[in-house]
Amino acid sequence: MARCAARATALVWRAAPLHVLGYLAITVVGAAVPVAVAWLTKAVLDGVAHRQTDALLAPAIAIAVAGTAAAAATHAGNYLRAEVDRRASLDAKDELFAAVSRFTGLARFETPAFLDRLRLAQQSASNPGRLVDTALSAARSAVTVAGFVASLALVNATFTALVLLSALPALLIELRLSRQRAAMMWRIGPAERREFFYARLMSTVDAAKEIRLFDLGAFLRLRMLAELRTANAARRRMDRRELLVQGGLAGASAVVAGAGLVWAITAAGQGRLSVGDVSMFAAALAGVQAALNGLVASGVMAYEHLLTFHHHVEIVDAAPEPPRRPTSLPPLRRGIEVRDVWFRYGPDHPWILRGVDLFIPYGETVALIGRNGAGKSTLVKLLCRFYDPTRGAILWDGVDIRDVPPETLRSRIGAAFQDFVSYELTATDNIAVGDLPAAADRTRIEQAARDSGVHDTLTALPYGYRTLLSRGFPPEEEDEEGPDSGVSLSGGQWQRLALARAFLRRDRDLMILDEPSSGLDPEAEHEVHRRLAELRAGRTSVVVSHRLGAVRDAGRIVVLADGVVIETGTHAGLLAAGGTYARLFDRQAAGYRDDAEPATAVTAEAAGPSR
Ligand SMILES: Nc1ncnc2c1ncn2[C@@H]1O[C@H](COP(=O)(O)OP(=O)(O)OP(=O)(O)O)[C@@H](O)[C@H]1O
Repeated sequence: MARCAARATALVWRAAPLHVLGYLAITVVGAAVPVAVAWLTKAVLDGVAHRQTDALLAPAIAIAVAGTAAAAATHAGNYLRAEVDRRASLDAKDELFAAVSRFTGLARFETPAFLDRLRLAQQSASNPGRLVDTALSAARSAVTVAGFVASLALVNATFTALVLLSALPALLIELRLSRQRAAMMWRIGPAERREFFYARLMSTVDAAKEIRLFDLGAFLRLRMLAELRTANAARRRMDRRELLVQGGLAGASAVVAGAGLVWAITAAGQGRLSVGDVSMFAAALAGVQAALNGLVASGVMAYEHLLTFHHHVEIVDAAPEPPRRPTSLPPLRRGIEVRDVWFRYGPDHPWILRGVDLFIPYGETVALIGRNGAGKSTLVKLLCRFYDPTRGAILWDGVDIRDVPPETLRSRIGAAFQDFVSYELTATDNIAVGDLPAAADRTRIEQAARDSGVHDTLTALPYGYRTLLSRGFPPEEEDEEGPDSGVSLSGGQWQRLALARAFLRRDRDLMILDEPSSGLDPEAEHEVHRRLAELRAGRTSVVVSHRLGAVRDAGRIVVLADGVVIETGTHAGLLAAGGTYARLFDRQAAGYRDDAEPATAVTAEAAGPSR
């Protein structure tokens, strides 16, 4: 907690030092005003009681000034608090998402506990200024308590001690409640994320077709509400517990206050206290109790914020530091060796690769083929170091890629993935993200678009390359005549755009294309592969494809099945061998022939063992 408090304070201080100082000054003024007003009121009342009319004007004016200052301070304080919150939130989000981007692999994003933590950290990053706010509220209450305690003690010391002592159990009980609340928030994390998932499904265009066609609206809504009810039930239990405990505490402090007032009025009746003393006592008693309650509430809230902020700190600290001097990886010269690689996604997951041995020679195109789930994309992910092999190694010219910083390795790779991202950005940005420095070089972007065959499509868009590729946002161009949202591309056009991203990196040592042409029409597919062969001639590429005609010219074709390489060779060699590749190829070729009968009969067994 101390570490989190220090980190939060440092973050807020860095974000807005002047605003924090201003807020602090206003807080101190705001805290002193009620005490000053109580003393001034006592002076006025005593003056009235003793008919000293000359002495009334000054305290009366002082009360008015103090009231005005307090009112102005409240508004200035609100503004400063909001500004501190905005600035600190900006820095906190920057720190959090910079850390999230530094995680090199994908495994964390597939770990529910990490996703729960990330959600809470995001919540905390939205209002880190609240920590300072609650800490300052606590300080303000402390100043008020100190002022009133001194005043109260002058009238009755025993009673003052009693009031103070009664606040201690309240503090301890409230702290315990906040720990329970934080634990409850952690427990309902998965339910809240699922609720968000259903809500998002129902409100984004991606799922809108299926939801309407399959009439899933009610199904998803009920599931979302069920998750919300689960989370609400946990919150309700917590609220009820707090209601009982806080109700009890409020009752106890009301009894103490009532007893104090009875004593003060009796003492005044017996002439032991003046009218001013009674007023002072009543104000001090109410002030001490209110300020003590405020102190406890702010302390507890700060504690609660710290419990949430601790998720932010955990994530930021777990992210690896960016390398000071990135190690260089020599350009590929001999090739990449996948040596006896075993891989599973987790200790309780099945083996996906069970001893893959494979050599990707420098300057050659290697095609990976195999049935769905054979592990082709998994192998590609290992080549990019999104995961590390569970056993075995991948060697880049003999260097284990685990010994190279992932960003260095990845800077040598170009890739288009099967599940590429359709960014809701302009066409230019959608291509430029493939090699961000290229964003400034329009010629390179256009060349990449020409290479992937999407240039004509993009120039025909309402704003050409500057057109926003999303129907969900207004266009970035200000044109009253133009469309009121961005535009949408077809599946194949998006795929060409993803390929253009990869083509931007056409000079890299290794190009990985996972199903690069699955959505392309036959002519486009032929053209893309021809262009690829031209651009990557003499360079190393790995292509994954189910369209065997598209990879028949690869220098080496590798068939994966059941987690191992079962065949390797050229198209002609593998056809002559009459194995799995020959059967799969025949099956596909038969689909294009009139007789529709494969030259070699394919059985389920021949197509590869089922997983
Ligand atoms: N992130 C993941 N976590 C756990 N299991 C995974 C993950 N990704 C893939 N798998 C599993 O690994 C196996 C291999 O998947 P992979 O995507 O590598 O197959 P593939 O050969 O590329 O298949 P396809 O031809 O269908 O694209 C599948 O059984 C899949 O369920």
